[in-house]
Amino acid sequence: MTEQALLQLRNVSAQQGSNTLLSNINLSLSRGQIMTVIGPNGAGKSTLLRVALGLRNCDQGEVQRRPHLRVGYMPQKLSLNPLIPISVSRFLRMANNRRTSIKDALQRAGISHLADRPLHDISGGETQRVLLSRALLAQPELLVLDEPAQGVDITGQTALYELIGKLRDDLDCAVLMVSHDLHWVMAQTDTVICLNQHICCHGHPETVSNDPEYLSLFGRRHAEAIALYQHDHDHQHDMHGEVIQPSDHCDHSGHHHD
Ligand SMILES: Nc1ncnc2c1ncn2[C@@H]1O[C@H](COP(=O)(O)OP(=O)(O)OP(=O)(O)O)[C@@H](O)[C@H]1O
Repeated sequence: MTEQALLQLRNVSAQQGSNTLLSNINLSLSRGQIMTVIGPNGAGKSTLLRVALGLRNCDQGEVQRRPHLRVGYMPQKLSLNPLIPISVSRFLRMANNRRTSIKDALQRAGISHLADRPLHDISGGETQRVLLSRALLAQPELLVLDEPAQGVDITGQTALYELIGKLRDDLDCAVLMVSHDLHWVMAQTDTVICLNQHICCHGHPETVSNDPEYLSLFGRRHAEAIALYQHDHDHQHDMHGEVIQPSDHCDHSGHHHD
C-alpha cells in the first residue's frame, strides 16, 4: 500500500454462487481524491463499495484500508420500520461511531432546519441529505456514497454534488461514490471507474469518455454526455458482462488488461 493511499484493492474478485460479481478489481484511493464508479444496473457497483468497506468478503485478492481509517458510509437505501416514528436528530443519535456533533453534521449537510422533523415526513432529496449527515458523523477521512443523488430533482442534484465537492475540500477526505449522473461525473470527478463486473476502463473522466467500453455501455443512454467523443469499440460484453471480443486493451492510464 502506498503511503498516501487510504484504500487499496488488489486483484479482488467476488462470487455469489456461480455468478461472478466482481472480477480482478484493482484500485487505489488517496486523500482529497473523488473516485466515481459508474456502470449498468447489476454491474457490481454496490458490491464493490461493500467489499471496499469490509461489509462483504471478497473471494480472491486483497482489500487494504489504512489502519484506523475513519469511514462515513451512505448506503443506497434507508431501511427503517415506517411504523416507528422518529425525528431526524433521534435517527442520527442512533449512529455508531460519532466523532462530531449532530448539529455540525446537519449543518455541513445543509439541513439544520430538519433536525426536529419526523424522518418519515421529509422528502426523498431531504432523506438523502440526512443519510449524508449520518455519514459525516464519523468525521470521515473516506466518504463512501452509494448513489447519493437518487430521488433528487435536477436542481437538487447539482446542489448535492457541489456539496460533496465542498465536503471533500473542507474535510480533505477521499470520496468513493457510485453515480449514474454522468454529466456531473464527467465534470467533477478526479477518477472514473467504469465497472461491468471487471473494470472496463478507468482514469480521468475525459479519458474514460473516450474509451470504447464507456461508449459501448453509455453511448445511447447518455448521447449528449459523449457528443464530444467519437471512436470505435475494441470489445463488447455479452448479457452477463463477459467480454466477447477480447483484445489487448489499454485502459488509458498506462496499464494493459485483458
Ligand atoms: N447477497 C446477494 N445475493 C445474491 N445476489 C447478489 C447479492 N448481492 C448482489 N447480488 C447480485 O450481484 C449483482 C450486482 O449487484 P450490485 O447491487 O452490486 O449491482 P449495482 O451495479 O450496484 O446495480 P444497481 O445499479 O442496479 O444498483 C446483481 O446481479 C445482484 O443481483
